[in-house]
Amino acid sequence: MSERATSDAVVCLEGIVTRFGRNIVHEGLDLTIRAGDIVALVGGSGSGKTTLLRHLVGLSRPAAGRVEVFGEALDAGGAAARLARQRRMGVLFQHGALFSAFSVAQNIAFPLRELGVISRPEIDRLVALKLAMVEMEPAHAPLMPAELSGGMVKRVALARALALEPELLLLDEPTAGLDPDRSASFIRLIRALHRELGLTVVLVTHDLDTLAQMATSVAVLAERRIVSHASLADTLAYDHPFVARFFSGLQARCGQPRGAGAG
Ligand SMILES: Nc1ncnc2c1ncn2[C@@H]1O[C@H](COP(=O)(O)OP(=O)(O)OP(=O)(O)O)[C@@H](O)[C@H]1O
Repeated sequence: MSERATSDAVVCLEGIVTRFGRNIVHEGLDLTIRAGDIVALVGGSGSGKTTLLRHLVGLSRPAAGRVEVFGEALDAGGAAARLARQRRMGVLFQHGALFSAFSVAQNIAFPLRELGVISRPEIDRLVALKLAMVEMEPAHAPLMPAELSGGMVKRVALARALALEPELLLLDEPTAGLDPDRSASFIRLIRALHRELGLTVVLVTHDLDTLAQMATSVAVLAERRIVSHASLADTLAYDHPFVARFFSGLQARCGQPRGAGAG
């Protein structure tokens, strides 16, 4: 499925090519994400989902193609313009969640301190606000990451990703490693934040429950490109070997017939 940029596109990827040596990961990949969407990006292991998120935040660059966020090329303008764009995005990567030598409060304060313009009392106030936003107690603020449970680490990392009030939130396997209860409460939290803050979310997940409960659309990365970007119902009906494998559990639960093309 090929998509065209529209005025409300928060992300627009066109003709992305990514290579690591001889390994061609993306080849002519297109994807448009509109404001307020929660897009689940799914694909096989090593298909290039994390790399795509890294392209979006400017941590890596494709060999060819155009990466546009908020209607501008990612590398447009000078350093100040690039930084301003980056600050409109929050990212929660699967690994490397928190700085281990920093307390919870210091981790959340980090992006605020980096701005260099916010006073200490204001930073303290914002840290308390973000902690409450992710449903953690003020008493957690002085704890070190090693003292936290897996679910709490994710919450603090989310609070840090939300510190600068981003419009675009990128989540790489946010519920991986959480038990079902913690996973369900994390999903509720993201959905509430999405409702309250009007965020656009790109979510990489292998977890069908997370996907079914959160995503407004599903983008399927296979054969080095996005082969389908559609609602979950249309994705389930899309006749593709990866889709059949990945969604077999859901199809069985929903009794969904396959065969009609979605992309
Ligand atoms: N810095 C790098 N140097 C060399 N190869 C890389 C680098 N980063 C990623 N790759 C390769 O690019 C491919 C895509 O990796 P990526 O981590 O984006 O996949 P993924 O879809 O997120 O995988 P998973 O679902 O297993 O996390 C893999 O073959 C990986 O080995």
